Amino acid sequence: MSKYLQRIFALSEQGGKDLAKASAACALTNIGFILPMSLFVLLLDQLLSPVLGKEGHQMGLMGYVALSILFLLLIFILQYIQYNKTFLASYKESANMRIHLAEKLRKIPLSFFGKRDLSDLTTTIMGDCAWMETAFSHFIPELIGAFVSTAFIGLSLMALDWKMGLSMLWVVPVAFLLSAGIRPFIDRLERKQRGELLIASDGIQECIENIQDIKANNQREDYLHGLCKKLVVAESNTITVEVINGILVTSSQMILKIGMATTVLCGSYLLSRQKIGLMTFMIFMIAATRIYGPLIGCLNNLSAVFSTMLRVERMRAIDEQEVQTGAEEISYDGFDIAFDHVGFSYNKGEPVLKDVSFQAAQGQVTALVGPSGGGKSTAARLAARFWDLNGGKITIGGVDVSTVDPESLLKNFSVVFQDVVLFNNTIMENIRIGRKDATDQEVMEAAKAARCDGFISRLPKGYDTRIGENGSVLSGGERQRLSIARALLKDAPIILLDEATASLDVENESMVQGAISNLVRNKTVLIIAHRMRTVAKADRIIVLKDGLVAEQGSPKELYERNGIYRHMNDLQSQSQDWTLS
Ligand SMILES: Nc1ncnc2c1ncn2[C@@H]1O[C@H](COP(=O)(O)OP(=O)(O)OP(=O)(O)O)[C@@H](O)[C@H]1O
Repeated sequence: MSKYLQRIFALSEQGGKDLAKASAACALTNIGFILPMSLFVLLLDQLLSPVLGKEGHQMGLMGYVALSILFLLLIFILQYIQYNKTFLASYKESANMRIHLAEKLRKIPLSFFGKRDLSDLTTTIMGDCAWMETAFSHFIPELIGAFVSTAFIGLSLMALDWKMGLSMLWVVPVAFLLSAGIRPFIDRLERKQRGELLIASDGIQECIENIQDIKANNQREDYLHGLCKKLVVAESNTITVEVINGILVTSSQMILKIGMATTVLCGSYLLSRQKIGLMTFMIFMIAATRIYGPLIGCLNNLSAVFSTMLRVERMRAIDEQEVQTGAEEISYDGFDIAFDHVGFSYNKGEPVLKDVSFQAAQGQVTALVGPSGGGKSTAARLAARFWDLNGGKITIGGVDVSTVDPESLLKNFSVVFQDVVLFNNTIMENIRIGRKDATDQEVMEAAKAARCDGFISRLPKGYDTRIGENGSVLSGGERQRLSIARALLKDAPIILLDEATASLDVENESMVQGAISNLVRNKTVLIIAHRMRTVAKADRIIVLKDGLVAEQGSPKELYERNGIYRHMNDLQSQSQDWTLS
């Protein structure tokens, strides 16, 4: 049973066992609730025996009191076990699930994130895991518990009188079959609803992120109109799902209630024909008032358990993704990077790099240049195994990067991208991300080398100033210099600079160029820059165009060759003279 639960609800081994125990505890608690009823039947039997002219048992008041206390105690213990087995275990399991998914996401290639909607992923990790918590603590054990206890009580009643049992329980399979039969239709609706909700939440996020551009382009009315439409579609889908679910559950509940009527009818008939005794009739009447309540709850839970299956499917889709694995302890023979006939595409059939071969030697600056969309950033990121290749190989110090664990590989890289990512934390901690065990003094030295100390000293709390979401209180240049400070602190043997000085003004750029000169000394440096003067002093230039190496050599060689590099240089020299006329 625990293995089955583990498999269908994608639980851990312990989670499967805990859920089985929780379900058993629920079943026992439900059966426990029958005990007061049996006491009532005993009392009834005692009171009615003189009327019915039969010898009944004779239990004194103290006997009833003692039994009541015993039953109460028993119910309390059962409930305590159920609570322990459901709530505590479910919190542990959902925490483990979140950690497991987060661990998985760490190891999944970045290509996965390109294909998946980020709101969808967040909803899966936060929303679906939270739902699983409730499913694990309520819906699933309560449903299984109710099934088991109803089956137990039903069989006992059948044993007492099968005709009466049948008249009472025939409605149960009908109601549940109706719920299960219509489910595929509701599943389809729920999937659609989820899609529409994601579109709406993406729209809201996009609106908040781009509010400045929307206002600047006078698009407020149009944009809000579009967003409103998405919200209306999402709302109407949600209402449809709720209404259909409501109709289904209510009809099933009504069917269950018919069972009450058939029990009374059948019981009265059999009693009038003296086929059953008054006590049996009474027992079934009492049972009929008790048995349908938990079953109605069960139907609600059944619907929730079906929704749980959709969520499990989504979590499984993450869990089943192939992860990037590799050796963690590697000894590199230096840190030369070699691209050997590398082919790569983000989307099948649309190659971004076709057949790229070049070397970036340790101690040298290798610049990737070329027209926009030529594959420069892609090539630089492939060296750090952000994605796996479709063909060829990339080696670092002779080691094929596809054989190295990505996290272990990244320890050798200091990366400065144009899109700097900063956290809503202090300046000190944002720089310390480069090397977690760095002292405050080391962080400050790195900041100084990256020319950050000037603007940091002007902030109200200096290094202890919180910089807002993604460094919202800083300018583009300041953010960029912070990320260079991070890279300096990390002091890794390979440096990737992707448009690292793009958002700096001329004064800042020359300051940061000085910092970068410190950073790159004796390292393997891959630099991507659009400004030709940034790469003029590079040791080697690789010109990437349409996913191929169009030219490579020293800046001087390429300039003399009079090809793409020369052309780009000349164009930029001309554009420097460009003014608003
Ligand atoms: N995550 C991604 N998913 C799908 N396609 C992508 C992705 N990133 C880049 N591309 C596509 O790959 C191609 C190469 O992009 P890349 O950013 O590597 O070029 P680039 O030479 O660095 O361009 P730029 O100089 O404009 O930054 C482009 O056509 C781009 O649209």
